[in-house]
Amino acid sequence: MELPKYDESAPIRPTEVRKGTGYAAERIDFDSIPIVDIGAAISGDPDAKRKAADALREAAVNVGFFYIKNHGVPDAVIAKAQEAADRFYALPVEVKKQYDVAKSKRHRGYVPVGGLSADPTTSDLQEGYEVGLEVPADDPDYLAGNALFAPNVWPAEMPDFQADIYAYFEEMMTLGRSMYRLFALAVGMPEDFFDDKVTKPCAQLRVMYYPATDPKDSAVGIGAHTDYESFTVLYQSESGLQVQNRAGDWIEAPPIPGTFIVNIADMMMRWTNDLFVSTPHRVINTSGNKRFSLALFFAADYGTVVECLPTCRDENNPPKYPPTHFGYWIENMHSYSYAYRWDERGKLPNPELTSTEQMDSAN
Ligand SMILES: O=C(O)CCC(=O)C(=O)O
Ligand SMILES: [Fe+2]
Repeated sequence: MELPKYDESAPIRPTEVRKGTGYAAERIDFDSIPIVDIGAAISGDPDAKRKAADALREAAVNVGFFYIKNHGVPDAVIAKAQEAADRFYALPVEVKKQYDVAKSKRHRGYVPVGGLSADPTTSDLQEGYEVGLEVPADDPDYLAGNALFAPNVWPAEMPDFQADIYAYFEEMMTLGRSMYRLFALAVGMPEDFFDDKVTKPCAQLRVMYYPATDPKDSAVGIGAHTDYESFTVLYQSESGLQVQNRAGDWIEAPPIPGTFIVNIADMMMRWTNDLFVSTPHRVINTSGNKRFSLALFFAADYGTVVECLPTCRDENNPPKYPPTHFGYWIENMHSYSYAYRWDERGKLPNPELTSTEQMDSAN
């Protein structure tokens, strides 16, 4: 398959990823990546919550990513979402392109091969479908032109796609709210610290398809990047995910039945002042099979100001980052990664800057 060329003149996206050389990744024992049991914690047992929060903290600090088990999302919901993805991606590309994000310029719908360059130096050999919180046609953020809030775009050819994918989205939102509570406990904040920051989150589900390729080709499914939100919960049908651990080594993170994999993203890194680091990762589909993944990027409300938590700073460890706005951060990163927004690179107004600073940074 011919891949589109990346526009070399465009500025590179702001998050640095330590790349190393080649696409080799170490295959380590399963138990080197922690598996955190969150079952009793999400059903409300306080001791279990503390234990899970401690395990989460240890994994996030020492490894940078972890699996979760007993997450409460029924296997049937996951299977139906994967089957829906399989049917959708089998449609002819002209049909899929009717739902292209580039048409609405809102972050909803189909992203063809070439529509995403997570690492600007590579083109990603994958297709995606973007789904968010369902909002009505008179939603004020939608009417105001906000790219992250719009009624979802659903393929008319496949009525089941909407039901099966949105059922997964809703299950994951429930899980995400529980995970936020564990993250709050893990960093010594009150358990409900994030509750009022996820009332209308700009969370995003990306349903992905990677075609089967010859494993020897090492085709880049998604280039090295970090995620922009708070944390990501990922289901993958096949191996291929490689994650960079805190030591800087690329590690294979294969699917383990009954689990999701969780990685820390940019906003959690800022909240925690690098106690948890946004985990670089990439996909090389070496499975020899077509590969599906469902990534739920847990965000917070659009206007949430993200600044160093009081439990993550002291006189010897001052805040490393200025405050930033959640929605701005995501949109700015999208403008570096998604072809349909490339013309906005570096031009989106940063709410943290005064109008004079905005003008200076645009010049
Ligand atoms: O497909 C995967 O396993 C990961 C995808 C990913 O990292 C992303 O979409 O941000
Ligand atoms: Fe990612």
